[in-house]
Amino acid sequence: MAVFTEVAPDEARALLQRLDLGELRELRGIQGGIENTNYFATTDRGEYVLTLFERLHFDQLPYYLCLMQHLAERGIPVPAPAADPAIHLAPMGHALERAANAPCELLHTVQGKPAAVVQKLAGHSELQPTAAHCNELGRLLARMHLAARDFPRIQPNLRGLPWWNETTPVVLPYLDAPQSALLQSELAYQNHVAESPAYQALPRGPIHADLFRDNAMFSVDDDGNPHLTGVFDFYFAGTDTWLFDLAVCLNDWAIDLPTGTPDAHRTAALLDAYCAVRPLNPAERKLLPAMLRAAALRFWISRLWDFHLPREASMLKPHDPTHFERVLRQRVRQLDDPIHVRPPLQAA
Ligand SMILES: Nc1ncnc2c1ncn2[C@@H]1O[C@H](COP(=O)(O)OP(=O)(O)O)[C@@H](O)[C@H]1O
Ligand SMILES: N[C@@H](CCOP(=O)(O)O)C(=O)O
Repeated sequence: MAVFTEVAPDEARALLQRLDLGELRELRGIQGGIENTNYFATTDRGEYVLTLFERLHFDQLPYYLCLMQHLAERGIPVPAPAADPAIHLAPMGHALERAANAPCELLHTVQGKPAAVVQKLAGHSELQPTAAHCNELGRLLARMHLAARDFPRIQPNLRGLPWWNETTPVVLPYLDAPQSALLQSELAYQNHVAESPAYQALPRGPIHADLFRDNAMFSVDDDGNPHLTGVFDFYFAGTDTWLFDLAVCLNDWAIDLPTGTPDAHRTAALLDAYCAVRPLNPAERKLLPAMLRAAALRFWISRLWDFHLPREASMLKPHDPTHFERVLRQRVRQLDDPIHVRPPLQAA
């Protein structure tokens, strides 16, 4: 379960009233998730998600919450965080005052921990996506990248290369010889790629960085077609390359989970949909195989870390690290035979 910190109904009620979200009717701990404490809160006005952040600090959170607000204001279907009307900030026009680590009316305190209340999205996660789901996701991902271009805050991807370099020595003692060799050689390769001028010139901006199939919701229209109702869980977001974000998605949405093998049909659907909104430039097309490796490495390391060094209070079943070891091995093999990246379609 993912309730690390119990929240009493009275405390949730007081917060929801302060945020002008109505009178609490029901508060229910959410079972899913591995990072934070999450509750569904139903009021007489609507349905919300109350999150208490268990790892992130107060000063890191304005980036995520303001990014969600920024995207929601631009019509991207993400849960809008609720603001505290008692906190008065400079008007939006005062960009400098809203930039960097300015105070955030979207960030609250519950049980001494940073907390947020966001809209509950309609729909359900699709854990066995088809090409039609990948098509929806690819289009939304590209729209999201473009919509975040003028987001003024900057915060690095906290699970980026420096974290991989820091965490690899911590997990290495738990690996056998072939795993250690793979992890170390891949890390060396990614450090090498990161130094290349081609990598440094890649377009970048705010990215979600963890947009797995369990972080998106779908409904089904009258003709049976899936419709993406929104994406959530922005708490690994950061400023990084758009290509890395695309690679994270391809490594989850377009992978056969039992074997870790890429699915050509879903890969093409996601890539074509992304490129129809934002075509990849030549450097991105060249570096996609390397970023697919980077994205597999990132989640192999984080899953190893969660698996071998679990948090004390956690009652969670950590994700299987060997899955991303398999994905990485497949992606390394593919570098000699890069996946076919279709020519960009006309921008929509
Ligand atoms: N805005 C939202 N709308 C609907 N459901 C949500 C929303 N946020 C979280 N959830 C539900 O809560 C679960 C756990 O959320 P998640 O953000 O993945 O937790 P964690 O950050 O702990 O990994 C999700 O799988 C989803 O079912
Ligand atoms: N998507 C990551 C885990 C991150 O957890 P989430 O529940 O916040 O998405 C993985 O699969 O390793």
